[in-house]
Amino acid sequence: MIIESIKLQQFRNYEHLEVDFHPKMNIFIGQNAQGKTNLLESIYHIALAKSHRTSVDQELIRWDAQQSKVEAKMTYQYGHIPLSLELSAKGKKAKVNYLEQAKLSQYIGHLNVVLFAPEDLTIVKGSPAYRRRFIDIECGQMSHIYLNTLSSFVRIHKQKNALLKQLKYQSSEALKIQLEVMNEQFSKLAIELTERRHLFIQKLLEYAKKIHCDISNQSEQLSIKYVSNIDGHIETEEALNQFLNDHQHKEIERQTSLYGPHRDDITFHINGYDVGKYGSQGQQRSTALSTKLAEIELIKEVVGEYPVLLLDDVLSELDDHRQSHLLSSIQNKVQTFVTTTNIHGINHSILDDANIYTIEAGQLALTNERERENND
Ligand SMILES: Nc1ncnc2c1ncn2[C@@H]1O[C@H](COP(=O)(O)OP(=O)(O)OP(=O)(O)O)[C@@H](O)[C@H]1O
Repeated sequence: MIIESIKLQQFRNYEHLEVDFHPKMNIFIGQNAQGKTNLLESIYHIALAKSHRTSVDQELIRWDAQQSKVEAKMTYQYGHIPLSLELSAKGKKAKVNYLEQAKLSQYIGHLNVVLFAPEDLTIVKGSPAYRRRFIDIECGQMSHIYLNTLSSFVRIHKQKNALLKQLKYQSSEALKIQLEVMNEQFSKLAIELTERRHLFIQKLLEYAKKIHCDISNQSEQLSIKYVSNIDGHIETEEALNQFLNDHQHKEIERQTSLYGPHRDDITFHINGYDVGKYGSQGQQRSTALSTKLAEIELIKEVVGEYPVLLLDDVLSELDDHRQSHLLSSIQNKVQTFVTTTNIHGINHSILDDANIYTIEAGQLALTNERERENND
């Protein structure tokens, strides 16, 4: 899939912007705080109906405005489709081909993105919550069913926690029956999520293993595991339900749900040892890179088209070997958007067939390398 053009209205520091993109490589150069990440964020936002750096949607609306709108013209193997996403205090309005979508879960997935930012380099070492978010976003953009299951799970998890708090101070038979009913729904959704996440990691690993082996010149064997805190003897809905009911006193005591996919994690191993604990910084970076590249291939397998790739200030963080590996893997097949403060850290071969833009205070100008070098 390719984004032909994008139009922003009142999005972050962009009052109004219309820009056509190169089908392969788009590079945005600018000093700090000019709007480079904001532009990538607008692409991420129109794809996933959320931001990658804030959970407060209102922050995306330009300070003096009431609403924002992002529009994109998409080209797929089978044709062209316009997408649009409006944001206001009332919420989000998402349209595909000018038709408003009743549910965001129906909308998400029309534009698939893989974002690679410096914080992703620490996916191996970061918090489990960060890794769960990674799984949820990737599974969600490939499956509407996953998104629906996840949102039902989040709802029941919240309700269950509220009930556990209530039960701690006010133990009544009626509330206990309510908890048992809730545990039944919780177990069903928990097992479904866990199974889907397991499957995702298995498939991701198939690609990541091969990519990592290449990046490490055949010297490292990568393995990724989904670690579920309800694994082992609790593999069915009924068994989990029984387990939750047997352990309800602990959950009531702690006033929170102690068991379920909201506490799961992923671990990364190289040649048998834990990369998060024992890997060098280089191995952790290679693991992150292999994982991102694997995501691209997995989306292609599931959706039938390559996603677009957003590289936010990350190329200069990769050494020549890793940068070359990344660029040769995506060349000519994945439309890519790169932000950087300095083009000199970027592998020269990609500049030949690319649009290069400069960004200054929310204004974009298409330039080319020769002009830019003359201006340097
Ligand atoms: N809602 C908003 N309305 C208007 N301006 C905003 C809004 N949110 C952020 N900004 C402005 O956007 C700018 C930051 O842009 P952005 O994060 O894209 O920087 P950047 O060009 O990627 O810089 P860096 O290289 O430092 O990451 C800041 O000047 C900030 O004040």
